[in-house]
Amino acid sequence: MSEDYILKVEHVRKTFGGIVALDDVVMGVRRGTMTALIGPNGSGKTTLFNVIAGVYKPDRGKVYFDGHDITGMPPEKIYHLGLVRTFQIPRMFKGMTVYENVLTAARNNPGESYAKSLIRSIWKRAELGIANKAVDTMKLLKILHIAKNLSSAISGGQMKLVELARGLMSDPKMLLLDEPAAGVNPTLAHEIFKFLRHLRDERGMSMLIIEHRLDILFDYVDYVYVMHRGRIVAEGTPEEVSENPVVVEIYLGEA
Ligand SMILES: Nc1ncnc2c1ncn2[C@@H]1O[C@H](COP(=O)(O)OP(=O)(O)OP(=O)(O)O)[C@@H](O)[C@H]1O
Repeated sequence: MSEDYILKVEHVRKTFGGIVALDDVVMGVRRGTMTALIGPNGSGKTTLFNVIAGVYKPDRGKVYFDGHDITGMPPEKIYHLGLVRTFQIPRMFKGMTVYENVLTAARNNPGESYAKSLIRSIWKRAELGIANKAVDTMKLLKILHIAKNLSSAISGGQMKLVELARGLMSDPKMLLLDEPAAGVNPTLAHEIFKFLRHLRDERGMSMLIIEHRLDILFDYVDYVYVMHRGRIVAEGTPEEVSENPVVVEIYLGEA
């Protein structure tokens, strides 16, 4: 594997009964880039995220992250290697404040029980100075003013920012972002993408981003993979992909 790539997916196949969700998928993410994964509904994007994050074992093929073969590795191990995923619908403890939610994310084990994470996170981690880090992260994402609000009482856009803050608390090397701009207004969507660009430029963070809002996405990403019916059918810069007749055909077919 080339050192240039932090993530490599090689000839991955994943089926569910008779459905071929991923068919010989080959793709990669170069270090320090924002790379997009687009495609119509049902094309296989979420399944590919699940294979990369260790939720599904592929029937065939390999996944490499930062020099490790992570094929079939449990999600918490992949997380600890520095590959962190955020979800389209943010996952957080509804009965806790924004601050507590960000605090509990630090080096959190995705397989950890609710009670265990509460005890370990709120008491021990606050002592270890992680509280400062949570505050800095909330400042960076401009959500410090809602730190004391219950996470159930904030807007959908704010939830997206809290989800991102939680993702950053473990100092990941790479983020898998599932529709970071879904359901938020265009101004905030641009702010979220500007923030992601800042992470790339200032921290060298690598990202793979699923996003349906191509008008916004294409202003920010370096490279794009297009999926259709479980296969990568096109790739290139946003300009190349938008002019690719195969891609135009796929999206027109969806219209
Ligand atoms: N757990 C599952 N069991 C059976 N079929 C599944 C499962 N997960 C995904 N599929 C099927 O695999 C195919 C790819 O689905 P996937 O959710 O990966 O697409 P997607 O590109 O993420 O779609 P969307 O943009 O709507 O989220 C679809 O035909 C879907 O019905």
